[in-house]
Amino acid sequence: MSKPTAIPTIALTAGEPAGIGPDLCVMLAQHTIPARIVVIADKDLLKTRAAQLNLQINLIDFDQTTPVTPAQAGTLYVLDHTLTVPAAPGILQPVNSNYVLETLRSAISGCLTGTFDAMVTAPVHKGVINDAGFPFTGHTEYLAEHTNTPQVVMMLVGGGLRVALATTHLALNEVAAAITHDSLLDTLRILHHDLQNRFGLPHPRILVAGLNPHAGESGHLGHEEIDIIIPALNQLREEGIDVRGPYPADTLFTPTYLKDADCVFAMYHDQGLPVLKYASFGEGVNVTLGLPIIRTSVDHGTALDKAGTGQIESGSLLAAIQMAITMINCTPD
Ligand SMILES: NC(=O)c1ccc[n+]([C@@H]2O[C@H](COP(=O)([O-])OP(=O)(O)OC[C@H]3O[C@@H](n4cnc5c(N)ncnc54)[C@H](O)[C@@H]3O)[C@@H](O)[C@H]2O)c1
Ligand SMILES: N[C@H](C(=O)O)[C@H](O)COP(=O)(O)O
Repeated sequence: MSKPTAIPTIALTAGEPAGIGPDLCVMLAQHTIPARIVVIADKDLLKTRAAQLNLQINLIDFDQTTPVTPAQAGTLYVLDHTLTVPAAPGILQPVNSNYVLETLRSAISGCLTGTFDAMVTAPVHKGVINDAGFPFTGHTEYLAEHTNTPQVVMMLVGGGLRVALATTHLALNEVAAAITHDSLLDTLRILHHDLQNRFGLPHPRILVAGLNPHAGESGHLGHEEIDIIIPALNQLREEGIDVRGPYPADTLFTPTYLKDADCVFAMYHDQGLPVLKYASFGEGVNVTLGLPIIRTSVDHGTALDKAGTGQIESGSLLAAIQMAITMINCTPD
């Protein structure tokens, strides 16, 4: 179901200040977007990065009491948060990690209170946040924690594919133990619900990958399919959810299977995402499902080697913003 909408207001967090997030934000200002984009970042950082990239930019302090109008090309609304120390492209500084997390909390809070209709995130650097002493595995888990959401699902969209994951940022040696009957019920119910309610698919068809090579080869190459995945899928089918499989992951991403599906559900990060990124890196979108708010993100990281150079692509950010707008319009009131 889609609804006619006023101009949405979308928070855009600029991410790691030494990475390409600030560059992407000022590059975005060169486009006219059918939404009011509010960049949450250090205003001086944006000015400095725009100057480094030789881009003209007019930064307007965000005031939620003013009428909603999209920013004109060349302008950006900004919700200013101050860096701890000035940032230089490519140089990670752990002392700025609290600033990065503050920008996320500001966006989350604005979404929860209705100031923002959605949030879009530019990339953060997980390592430096941990180096600063903040346990952090990703936006996905941080958003779950800070919205009190017990279970979320990471889904990436690109190259004609949707790939959702049973587990998120988890060390490989912890994956098998994390895939339980209940976790599969929870994640697949969220996926089904959000494909219906955030993407407007009335009858989502979900292809499920096995965990083991050749989906366990009838128990000769692992037992998780027989013991856990098949019983969970049977229960979900009884609930009316169209889950198919488990299929061997190596042949699942072929036209034979994909032509009749809306989404692939992979068991872990590097089972599903390399395929999608091969098909669409730099144009894809990362979405967090199951949250009480709408959140999309780029499909790439901080690209420290390219910050401040002007040698970057902004297609994934544009796609993430477009997808957030589509999701706002698809979500029932
Ligand atoms: N949404 C996010 O916050 C997000 C997503 C992925 C990775 N990360 C984090 O980013 C950090 C760096 O990760 P990585 O090195 O594995 O991946 P990366 O995406 O930063 O870089 C991989 C390669 O792609 C290039 N690249 C990335 N984005 C580009 C763009 N927009 N235009 C042109 N070239 C681009 C980089 O220069 C590099 O050569 C890690 O801490 C990782 O966890 C964050
Ligand atoms: N897993 C994501 C990817 O490969 O693109 C990335 O690490 C970002 O994840 P978060 O959105 O949780 O930060």
